[in-house]
Amino acid sequence: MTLPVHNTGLPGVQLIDLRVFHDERGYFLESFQAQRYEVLLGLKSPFVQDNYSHSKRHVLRGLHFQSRHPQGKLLRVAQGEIYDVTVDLRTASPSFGQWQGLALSHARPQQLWIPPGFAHGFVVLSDEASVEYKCTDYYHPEDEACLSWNDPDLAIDWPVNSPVLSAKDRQGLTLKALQEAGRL
Ligand SMILES: Cc1cn([C@H]2C[C@H](O)[C@@H](COP(=O)(O)OP(=O)(O)O[C@H]3O[C@H](C)C(=O)[C@H](O)[C@H]3O)O2)c(=O)[nH]c1=O
Repeated sequence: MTLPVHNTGLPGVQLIDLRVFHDERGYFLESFQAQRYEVLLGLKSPFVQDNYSHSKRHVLRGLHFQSRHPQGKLLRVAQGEIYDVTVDLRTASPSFGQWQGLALSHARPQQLWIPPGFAHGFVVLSDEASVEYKCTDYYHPEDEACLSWNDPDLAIDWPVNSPVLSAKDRQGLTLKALQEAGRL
């Protein structure tokens, strides 16, 4: 059984509609199935790590990426609603330096496929939000970098003006600074 897949505003970033089985108890869905996703995403045994984060309203996590070990991410909002942002950092891409934001909610069972080569982050719009995502490479903290959420050149139109940020995310670098530092 295949699933409806939709292109988004950035090449390669895709939304996948999940099949939900509702009954009087609630609902069930398959959040991953290796053979199906191998066909959907054209990737052979792609995922090596599962992540899960829980955040309060207006928490903003990001924008993160790994330079030498870029991670593809298959993301689902298990609880709540987020505004999810991806930035194309693939230097050969025609959409390099472009960003897009998508409202994702557990009420619309979808997954977002983010290929390797993007910075990723989200801000929480509900009281709380739980986000789970599969990664195509391992976490390499020494290789991780933070693109500033409020880079004036990107001018990302976040729906939250004063987000709650980690110390690391308050010190994110602009795209220009990351390029000058050879991180892209
Ligand atoms: C990402 C990661 C973190 N950690 C540890 C390191 C810290 O002690 C703690 C919190 O890490 P961090 O503040 O980087 O967590 P997030 O801000 O949610 O980071 C994520 O934010 C955006 C949304 C992403 O897309 C990335 O996957 C990821 O960078 O978990 C691990 O042990 N393994 C990991 O893979």
